[in-house]
Amino acid sequence: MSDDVSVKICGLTTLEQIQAAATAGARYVGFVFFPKSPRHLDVPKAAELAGQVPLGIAKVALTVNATDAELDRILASVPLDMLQLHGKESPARVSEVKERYGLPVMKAIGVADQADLAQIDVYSQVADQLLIDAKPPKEAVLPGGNGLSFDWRLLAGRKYWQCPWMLAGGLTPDNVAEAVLMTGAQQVDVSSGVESAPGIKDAEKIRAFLSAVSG
Ligand SMILES: O=C(O)c1ccccc1NCC(=O)[C@H](O)[C@H](O)COP(=O)(O)O
Repeated sequence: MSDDVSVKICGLTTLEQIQAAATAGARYVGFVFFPKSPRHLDVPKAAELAGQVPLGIAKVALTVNATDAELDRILASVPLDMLQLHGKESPARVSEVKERYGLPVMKAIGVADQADLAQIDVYSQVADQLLIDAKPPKEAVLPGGNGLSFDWRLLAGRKYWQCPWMLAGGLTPDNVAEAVLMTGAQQVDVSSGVESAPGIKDAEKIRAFLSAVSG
């Protein structure tokens, strides 16, 4: 597989995990601001970790239906390169956040079936990037990071949208190569698939994931 595929490791919570992701070649690291998540960071901890991310790796803040006040608080302390909106933010809210903070915005789109693909077209007109993820089950506590994948055949032959996109949802060191082949994704995102327990990233799994991506 091509080593041009960029990798985002989401939900990092320690310096050791950041170092493992950086050494393995991740291009993005994600910090989760969602208190119900086992990967949640408070603002001071996120600021401390973000300050130690090596140059050249994009620092992404993941929020869920965050208000301006919440985003203001995060951005006042945490040096960030991108905002990932992982809730039910409307296209207008995506534009508003882009304008207010002057940072690129990645909008997460949950996919379960063909009907969900229409959202990709809509949001690709306003977001800087899209994260095409598995739609969470109705009873799920988390809107993402559930280790569930969707039918990648839905994306086959749809390699290009109006903005860059990442494939996410249930990716692991064992299936990421097939997922990339099937979808043509040039960027992938992983959380649960490189963990030894919910919220605990595993350096060896991170290395295996990056190695599977680069072939
Ligand atoms: O990871 C979380 O805990 C989380 C919490 C709330 C909203 C979104 C969350 N994660 C979103 C991500 O970007 C994940 O990396 C993505 O959904 C893939 O997760 P996984 O299937 O576990 O690899």
